[in-house]
Amino acid sequence: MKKEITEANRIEELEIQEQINNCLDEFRSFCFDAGAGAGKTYALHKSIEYILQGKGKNLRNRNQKILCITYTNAAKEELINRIGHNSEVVISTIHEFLWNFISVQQRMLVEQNKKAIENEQAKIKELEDKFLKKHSLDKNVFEEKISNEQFLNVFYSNYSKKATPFKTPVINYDVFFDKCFGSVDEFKKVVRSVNKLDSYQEALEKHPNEIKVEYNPTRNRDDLAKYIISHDSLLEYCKNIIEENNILQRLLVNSYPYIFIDEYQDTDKKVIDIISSAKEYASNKNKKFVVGYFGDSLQNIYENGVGNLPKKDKYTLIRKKFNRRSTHQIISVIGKIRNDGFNQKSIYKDNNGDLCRFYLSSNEVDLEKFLKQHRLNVNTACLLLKNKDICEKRGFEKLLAVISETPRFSGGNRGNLNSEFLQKNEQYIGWFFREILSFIKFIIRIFDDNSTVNKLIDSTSKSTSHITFNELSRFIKAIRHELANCETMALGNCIEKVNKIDSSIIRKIFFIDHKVDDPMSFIKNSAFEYLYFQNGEYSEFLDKFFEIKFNQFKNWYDYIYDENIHTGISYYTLHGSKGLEFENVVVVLQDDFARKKDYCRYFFSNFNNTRSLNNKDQKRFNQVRNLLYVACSRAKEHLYVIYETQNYKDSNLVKNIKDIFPIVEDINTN
Ligand SMILES: Nc1ncnc2c1ncn2[C@@H]1O[C@H](COP(=O)(O)OP(=O)(O)OP(=O)(O)O)[C@@H](O)[C@H]1O
Repeated sequence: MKKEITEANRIEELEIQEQINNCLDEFRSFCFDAGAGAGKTYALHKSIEYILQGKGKNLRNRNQKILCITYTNAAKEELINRIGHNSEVVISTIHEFLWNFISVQQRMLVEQNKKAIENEQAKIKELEDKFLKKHSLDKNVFEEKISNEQFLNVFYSNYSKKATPFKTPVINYDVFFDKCFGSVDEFKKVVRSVNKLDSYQEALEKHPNEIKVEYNPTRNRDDLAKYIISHDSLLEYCKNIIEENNILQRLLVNSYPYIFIDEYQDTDKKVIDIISSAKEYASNKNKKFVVGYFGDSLQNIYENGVGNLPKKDKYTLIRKKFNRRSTHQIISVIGKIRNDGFNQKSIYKDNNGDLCRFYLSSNEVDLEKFLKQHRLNVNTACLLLKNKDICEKRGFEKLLAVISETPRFSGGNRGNLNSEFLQKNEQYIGWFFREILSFIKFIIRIFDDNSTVNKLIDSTSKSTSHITFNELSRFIKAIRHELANCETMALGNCIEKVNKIDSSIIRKIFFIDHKVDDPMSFIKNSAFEYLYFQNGEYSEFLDKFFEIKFNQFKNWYDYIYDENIHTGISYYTLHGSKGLEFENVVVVLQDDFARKKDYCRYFFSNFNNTRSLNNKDQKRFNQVRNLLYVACSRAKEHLYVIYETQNYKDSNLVKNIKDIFPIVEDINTN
């Protein structure tokens, strides 16, 4: 049934877009704040269309463009699909845009990188001095011992072991090291860092003609000595360079008089600073320039995002109270979770649905049974807190189990699982994992009869103009034959087979240059470097990784790229559901999450008590609230929340939950 919008709401919605259009006409920067499901993407799209209609010709004549920054590549593609390719519009993720903009400014980039190296040197020296003093060691003796090649072999081949099994072979190798152990982690850090000092010094002494800063979008960390930078440093360098440089501010303002930033709440503060410096320049010089931020501060779920827009009072604030996605009942529940008086309402007059249901259970709920009982079998998302549960449901639990044992994803680095392994924003996925994903993508395309030739050639080193029909068809046939059972083959085996058929593909996917004889060893060393943070040739673990079946990697690929998104039942983490929408949503909550034993309980227990929370506690409360808000607001028709907690009898807790959800059921069988 077609839902109906009242005339008053229709007019109000048009007026909101008109407020945005006025800002664009008058070059008044604005912040468009709207709740979940309000249609922010739609408004962004309309704003771009509006400028193109009225000012498109002017822009073309002046060689100017509209710049639109999206949070993910998926959001970028979505917007490009809606608007179509248009030479007056640049739609880009922030890193892609900034690198295009700044990469020609090599002199300033090199200067920034040198400063970063000097900072690192100073930090390492301080760390070393403290360590030497604490253990009464002589600097020269210590440095000579730890730079010895044999020592480094012992050090790295035992690196991932626990304290005692690590210490024993090191001390057996040279009893000198007996004096160095207070904390094993500290020792490891000092050895690793001090051994970098020489390469830092060499990098500083290089002739300027020999140096070029490169941005590697697949890496999550810098290699400062090689002048290779990753995401964070790109933002940092750009901020420093643009803030200090009027000419670049002018270039930005003159080239892009209209800048839109989508999902401002999860945008890095450095990006806002860069745009603000351009805005200030334009205002001082009376230049026509407008920036529009689109977002919702309560949907801030990533730590590096600003949350609230800094200096919001300097922008025209435009708000949209309507929700175009969900039923009245769901809007009421998500409004209570927000609890900030935002008061969102449905744009439709007749958008009634079922009441949202909340289930309390002391045990783990059998989700399959639950879905069957509620006849949830199409367009249904199950949102789970724990990575382990998601990986199990999506069929890549073995992959998770193996990588969880590596230094990159264990102990204090467990958080990397969310940012580098399960992150749907592919630019943040760990660099080695991105290479693996490219390999999986290549195999999937080879077996897909609907793949275009262009897509296939994309992964090979041959160019479309040189490859012959015969060559291409022989090549596809060979891979299809050799990898016919790839689903059950080990990843390492699949890579080796493709390498035998045509090693240029493997070299291209894994960035291996022609000087390397054995691509497979190179890939194994890359895995070691990535997962163990080390250069070396330790392979015991690597065998385990490369023995994992291809199918596990394919399931992981499907999860990252959201294949088959709306058919049947799909599983996501609560974080991963951002930006999506489904007819039915089942959210499963637990207390043991994010190194807390009361992760969700903290939110529900304090729901009516937030005034007494100090700043730190308020921040903790808000983190859970935002995540719950994002997850529950994905539902269009039906929302079910299951809370697995031992505290299901706590009357204050239950009372607070009842303040949010109209139906709260205890589904304990005992
Ligand atoms: N003006 C409009 N006309 C028709 N449908 C719309 C309009 N605006 C939004 N919608 C639809 O409403 C739903 C929500 O819109 P959208 O996803 O753009 O909201 P959002 O504000 O970006 O949501 P969220 O922040 O929760 O991800 C989508 O299904 C979208 O297609």
